[in-house]
Amino acid sequence: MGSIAKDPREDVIQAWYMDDSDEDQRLPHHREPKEFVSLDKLAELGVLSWRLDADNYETDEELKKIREDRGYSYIDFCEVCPEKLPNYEEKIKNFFEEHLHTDEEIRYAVAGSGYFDVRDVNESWIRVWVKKGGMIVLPAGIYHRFTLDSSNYIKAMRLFVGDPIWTPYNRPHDHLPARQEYVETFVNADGAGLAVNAAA
Ligand SMILES: CSCCC(=O)/C(O)=C/O
Ligand SMILES: [Fe+2]
Repeated sequence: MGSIAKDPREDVIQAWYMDDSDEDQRLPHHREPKEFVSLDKLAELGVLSWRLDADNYETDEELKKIREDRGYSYIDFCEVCPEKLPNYEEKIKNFFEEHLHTDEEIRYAVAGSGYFDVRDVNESWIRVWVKKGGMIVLPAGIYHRFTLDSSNYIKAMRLFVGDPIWTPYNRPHDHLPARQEYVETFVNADGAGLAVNAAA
C-alpha cells in the first residue's frame, strides 16, 4: 500500500487558522475543530518556508545557497527575552501590532520558537508556528504580526538584501507601493494561488 511522504518542513513549521478569542496571545488559538493550513497553501500567499540544520547554521551549505540565490547579504540575530532584548515590553507590544514592511521579513529560528500570524486573502489570521530549524520569508506588503509562544523564547536569524530596513508600517498602510504590489500579485491577480515555494 502506498503512503504519502510527510513534508519534513512540517516538523518545524506548522500553520493553522486562528480562533477569535482575546485570550493570551501566546496560546495556540486553534479553531474548534482545528483547521491546519499546508505550507503549499502558505506559499500561495507568498510565504516561503524551509527546514534547515539550526545546530550548524555557520557551515550549512543549504542556507548558503538560499542566501546566494535570494541575495540575502545581511544577517544578524534577534533574541527575544527580557534579558537580551532592550525595551523588551515595548518591543513585544509592537511586534504584535498588525503591520507590513516594504521588504521581505526573513526569519530563521536557530533556538526557541514563536508565532508569525499572517492575513490570508479573506483577511482571516493564519498562525505560523516556527520552531528551531524553521526559516520563513514573509513577502513585502503582507499584513502580519509576531508573538512569542508559551516557551517565551526565540533566537532568530534575521536576513536581508543589502542594508536592513526594519520599519513596521502599522495597519492601515494600503497606499504603499509594497502593499499594492502584494495585493496585485497574491490577492487580486489571475492565477493568484499558483505561486510555489522555490525550496519545496
Ligand atoms: C523573531 S524576530 C522579532 C519579530 C520581528 O522582527 C518582526 O518584524 C515581526 O513582524
Ligand atoms: Fe514584521
